Amino acid sequence: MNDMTTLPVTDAPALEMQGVTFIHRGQRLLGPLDLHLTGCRRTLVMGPNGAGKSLLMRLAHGLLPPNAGRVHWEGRPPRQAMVFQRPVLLRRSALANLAYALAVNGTSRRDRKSRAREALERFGLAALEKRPARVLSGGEQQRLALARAWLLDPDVLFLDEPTSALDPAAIKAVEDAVQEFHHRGTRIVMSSHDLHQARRLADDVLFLCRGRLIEHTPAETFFTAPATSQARAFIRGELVL
Ligand SMILES: Nc1ncnc2c1ncn2[C@@H]1O[C@H](COP(=O)(O)OP(=O)(O)OP(=O)(O)O)[C@@H](O)[C@H]1O
Repeated sequence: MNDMTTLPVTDAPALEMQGVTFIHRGQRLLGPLDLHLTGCRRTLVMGPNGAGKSLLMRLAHGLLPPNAGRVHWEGRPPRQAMVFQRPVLLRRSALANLAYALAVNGTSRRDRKSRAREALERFGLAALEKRPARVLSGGEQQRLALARAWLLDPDVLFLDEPTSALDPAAIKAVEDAVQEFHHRGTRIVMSSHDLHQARRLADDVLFLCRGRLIEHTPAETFFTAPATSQARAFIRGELVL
């Protein structure tokens, strides 16, 4: 677990969710949910399958509109990026994927390739710059997605189960990248099923069950003294319905 006193100083905008509810075909899948995230923390979103972790992050990131309630960023609008379990990459080379993201972001044509190459280097992908992104291995694709997010210098990075399909070495590469983002001052909001990973990374934990946010506590409290029977069962590795 991480020392809360060593968090980087940041002016990243705080996220406020009030009464956020997502309904599909008459069924309430998430909420109503209130949440306030401040500071440059690593927040791990945990809970059983179907609890609403992805929905929560997609709503917070603005990919889905809520049916009720509001998602509000205090202060200036944040720069945001999101990394998914299966990276969404263009049918182009690794380098071209990054250059395209920079073009969309308004980077001048002159600077795109050099900046893209720096990011490939940082994420250990320099030798693969010409390779079509879609034939890269799962771990390489995830690093490419992280390199693309890195170029956007986000205030907030959402990661939706980014390591669930990866082997231990690739998981470590993703976790190292998460720490680098954090040290640069990016707020992390990441879902994971992996309790060991959460213990390694989390400053605080959001625990969801059946579309409800039932705990939001510092990681230490979550792992040593969870408040709910569902979280206690989840930590013990029991089936939580
Ligand atoms: N865009 C959508 N439209 C309709 N239903 C959705 C949508 N996204 C998710 N759901 C449903 O909402 C519920 C919560 O899904 P979600 O993907 O958020 O769960 P999760 O906690 O991330 O689960 P897992 O750990 O299995 O990935 C599920 O029943 C899912 O089928």
